[in-house]
Parts: sequence; C-alpha cells; structure tokens
Amino acid sequence: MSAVAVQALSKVYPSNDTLWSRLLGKTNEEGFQALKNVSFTVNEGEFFGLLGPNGAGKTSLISVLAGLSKPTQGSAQIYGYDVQRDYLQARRSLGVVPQELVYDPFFTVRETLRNQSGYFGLYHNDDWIDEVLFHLGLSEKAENNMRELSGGMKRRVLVAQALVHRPPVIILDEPTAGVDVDLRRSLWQFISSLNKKGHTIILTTHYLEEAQDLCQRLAFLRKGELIALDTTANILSQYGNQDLEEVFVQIMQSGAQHG
Ligand SMILES: Nc1ncnc2c1ncn2[C@@H]1O[C@H](COP(=O)(O)OP(=O)(O)OP(=O)(O)O)[C@@H](O)[C@H]1O
Repeated sequence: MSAVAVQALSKVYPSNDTLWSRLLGKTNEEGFQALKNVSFTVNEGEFFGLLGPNGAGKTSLISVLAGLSKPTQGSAQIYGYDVQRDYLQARRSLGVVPQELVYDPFFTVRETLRNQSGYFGLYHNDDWIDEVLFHLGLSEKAENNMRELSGGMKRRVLVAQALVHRPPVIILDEPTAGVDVDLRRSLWQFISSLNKKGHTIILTTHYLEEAQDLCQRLAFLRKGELIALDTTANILSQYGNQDLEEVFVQIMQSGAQHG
C-alpha cells in the first residue's frame, strides 16, 4: 500500500466576490484553480520532495492531504484512509509542520505539546515529548511560554507538535525557512533518523540543496500542474548532472511531462 496516494486532484478556490460586485452582476464564477488534475503516489518509507515556485500549489495540496481543504475534484488517501471520508484515521496517520507560525501565546512549550497529544487521545506522552524536545534542542525551553521564544524556536515547536502522535507520514512545509544552521543540521538529522525507522517524509522547500541531499524522489509543480516526477538521481542525470537549482530552473522553463 502507498503511504500517500493522490488521484486526479483539482482545487479551485472560489472567487472573493464582494456584495457590491454581486449587486452589479460582476461576479467571477470561475474562481482560481490552484491544483489541476494532480496524481501521484508516495511509497512507504520514502523521503519525497514536493518542489515548485511560489504559488505553484504545494500548500494547497498539503491542505487537502491534512483534511483542511476540500478538493474540488479527485481524491487522496493516507495509508489507504480517504482524507475526507476517513478523516480521523487519515489525520492520525499524518503529522504536518505548517509553513506559517501559528501558536497559542498563553501556553508553555510543554503544555502546547501536551495539548496537541490530547487531540490524538494521548495523555501520558511525556517520555516521547521529552525525546522530541531533546532532538529539536528545546529541552531548556520546555517550561517557557510560547511568546518568549524566538521565531526559529517557535518553528522547532511546530515540528515537535507534528511529531507528538508519532505519525507514520510526516509532511514538512518549508520547515527551515528562517532557522539557523544549527537547527537545520539537528532537524535534518532527526528527520532522517525518523525516515530510517520507516517514517514517510514529504518535504517542500525552496532550499534545493536540502531537497537534493535528502529526497529520493522529486515532484515538480508549476501553476497547479505536476510537470515532472522521478528519482532525484534520474532527474539530475537527465539534465547532465548539474545541481538541482539549475535543473529546477530548466524544468520550470520547459514543458516537461512526467512519465
Ligand atoms: N484560500 C485561498 N483562496 C484563494 N486563493 C488561494 C488560497 N490559498 C492559496 N491560493 C492561491 O493558490 C495558489 C497556490 O498557492 P499555494 O499556497 O498552494 O502555493 P505554494 O506552492 O505553497 O507557494 P509558496 O511556495 O509561496 O508557499 C496561489 O496563487 C495562491 O494565491
């Protein structure tokens, strides 16, 4: 079974019609199509990269996988659980590190992680919480209030939050944006160790050297369409073994289709 399967997924955001434009009969019924007929699978235990320029549709796709947004067409499953029909099981199988720093300023780091555990029905989870805090360099901040943390530390807590219920699939949406070299190293060591233990990792990043080093396969989105998908090695060799940044530019400029 695939860890993640996506079939013919499309997402159209409704247009933001104002009352005034509706009264004038100037509505834009079509909305904005962020994903167009996207299909792919991610194998169990794979480290999979989802790449694309700003606005390509990466976060829209992740939102559908996390059950936060309904697809307009198509379907998706996490470990065979449909993200809409079997929402609870699908969500339990998934940990998402969101791109935006969202947190409750009134809780400590530990309380934040206990609350998150509680959403998944886990009430005696402190051993694992301590292990995650240790690997993310947050042990000393465990009793600090969230609002006392720096931006990079808040991001570490988001990573910890995604891991509290030990999900088999972990999606990281630009996890290293704005974090220092130290955290990048320790974060990737930790995530790679989870991957070696069998966790499936899906990563979006604009740091292409990270994707090149870490991901076994790469998918390229452009304007909501999947335009290339192959192993990192095949993609690099197809473009003469240049570095991924150069290859990315060429793929985005070409009309490459995945086979
Ligand atoms: N709620 C929304 N309503 C309308 N349009 C949206 C909404 N969310 C995203 N979009 C649009 O959908 C497109 C894809 O956005 P998305 O956030 O999925 O891209 P992305 O690949 O994650 O980009 P980035 O690399 O900048 O994070 C963009 O044009 C964006 O403006």
